[in-house]
Amino acid sequence: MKIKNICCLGAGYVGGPTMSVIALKCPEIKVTVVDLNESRIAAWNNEDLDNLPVYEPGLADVVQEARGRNLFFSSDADQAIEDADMIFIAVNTPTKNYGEGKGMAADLKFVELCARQIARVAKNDKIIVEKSTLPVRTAETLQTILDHTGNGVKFEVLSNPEFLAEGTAIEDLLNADRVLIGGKQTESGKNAIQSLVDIYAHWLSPKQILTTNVWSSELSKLTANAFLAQRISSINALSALCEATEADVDEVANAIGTDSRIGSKFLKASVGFGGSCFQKDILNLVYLCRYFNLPEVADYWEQIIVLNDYQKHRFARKIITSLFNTVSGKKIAFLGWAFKKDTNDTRESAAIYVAEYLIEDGAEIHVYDPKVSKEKIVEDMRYLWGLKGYTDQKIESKLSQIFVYQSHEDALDQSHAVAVLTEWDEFKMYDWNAIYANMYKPAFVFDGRNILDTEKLISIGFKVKGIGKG
Ligand SMILES: NC(=O)C1=CN([C@@H]2O[C@H](COP(=O)(O)OP(=O)(O)OC[C@H]3O[C@@H](n4cnc5c(N)ncnc54)[C@H](O)[C@@H]3O)[C@@H](O)[C@H]2O)C=CC1
Ligand SMILES: O=C(O)[C@H]1O[C@H](OP(=O)(O)OP(=O)(O)OC[C@H]2O[C@@H](n3ccc(=O)[nH]c3=O)[C@H](O)[C@@H]2O)[C@H](O)[C@@H](O)[C@@H]1O
Repeated sequence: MKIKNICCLGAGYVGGPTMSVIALKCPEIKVTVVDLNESRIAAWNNEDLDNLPVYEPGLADVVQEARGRNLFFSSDADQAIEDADMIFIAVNTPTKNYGEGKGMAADLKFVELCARQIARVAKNDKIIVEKSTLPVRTAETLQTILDHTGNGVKFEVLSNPEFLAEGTAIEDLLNADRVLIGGKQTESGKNAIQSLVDIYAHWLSPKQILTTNVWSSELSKLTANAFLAQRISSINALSALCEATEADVDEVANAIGTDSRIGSKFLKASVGFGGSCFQKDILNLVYLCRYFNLPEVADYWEQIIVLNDYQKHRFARKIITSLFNTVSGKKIAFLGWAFKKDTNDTRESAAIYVAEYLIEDGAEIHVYDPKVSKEKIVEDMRYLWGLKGYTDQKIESKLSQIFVYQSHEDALDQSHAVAVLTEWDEFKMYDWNAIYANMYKPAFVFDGRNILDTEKLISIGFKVKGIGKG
């Protein structure tokens, strides 16, 4: 089937950028992105391209070219579903925070709602594309709901997981290492796969487009994220050993990364990985392994999360012990709150957990992040403490220990220590002499990303502690 009209349910970090790029590259296809969240849709329609709901380098240019031409953001989901030949589901699939599988399984209620809405509205045959990250065999659930709730319409379900990373989404979409399309190995399944292949073939070469059966595609997404996160936890585990032995983790990473079998990417030791997906996808994988009665396999993958939690707490503990065993009443300046540079996304950011640990010990946290607002930081902490069951009063009292600034100078002024939580490039350019002059002495820098020039900082007078630096 030649696709003329696409609808995408979910205008978030994935739905927005992926559909913008499809619209850019396929001008003959009408692409409509819808969302339950009307203010998000309004923001995507914002005249001011600096205020799109997602910050990604290059995104504004893509939206500017395609929006209004063949790319539309709308709150009228029923109409967009009815008009579409192909519907992408790109809604959130967070870790379940209630009931069966709480804290481990993926919460598929948003995906299920999409399936029910599509089944209710559809009047002609449609291809449904899983773009959200889902547990293996979700396509079966979707097919069952669509076939039993719909009115005789035929649905073909494909899996097309997304591999973009935030901060480089547009580059990743335009020059994808690969796209993966899984479908049924029946004639209609193969036709549906071909329809989606034809879309990506507008800008990717045939060898960048992999096709598999549905289950391999679904499982490959969880596996890719598990392997990526595993590399970070592996190097972070060794960073602790480096600190005990005077080895330098960056030198070790470089030494092993030159082995072409190991490869050099994703070996940057850090305060711990964050982001909306690594943790939730690994927990989901662990849950699935337990569900299929594979406890040893589950335990193996779970260690990635155990180690990541250890790394975040280890960093916070190092701050406390270095500051003479207490940070009570001390001002700790945080450079960065986003989970990585070049994004305004803070989901599961290490900064949240480090802040919490230090606040427990009585610290004042003074934050500057170039792209994250005060409201977002407060919301992150409220959410965390809410999950812990803290009363509103207790949450308000803890929030009084957090301060957020529009400039790094204000955040750093009169602080006892600086902690680098995100690897924003601008942090390297600061006037560290001036910063030193305005801090309490001894002035500490805890570089959770190993991005600053340690020798220079030491020569200024700072006491510097990096990750995995003996
Ligand atoms: N953020 C990322 O970099 C990546 C995310 N993914 C996966 O993509 C999926 C989406 O992730 P994000 O875009 O980050 O989430 P998000 O939370 O930014 O966006 C999801 C959007 O879906 C909307 N939504 C929920 N239910 C809906 C419904 N029934 N109809 C219409 N809209 C609905 C929400 O209002 C929200 O705006 C997740 O499964 C995630 O694991 C995959 C690769 C990369
Ligand atoms: O499924 C997803 O959501 C996406 O998850 C990750 O992308 P993302 O989380 O956006 O960003 P990454 O670049 O992978 O970084 C994740 C975290 O690991 C940290 N990290 C990354 C690399 C590294 O060497 N060291 C390290 O600590 C980052 O700072 C960040 O906190 C994957 O890289 C994407 O392929 C995937 O599509």
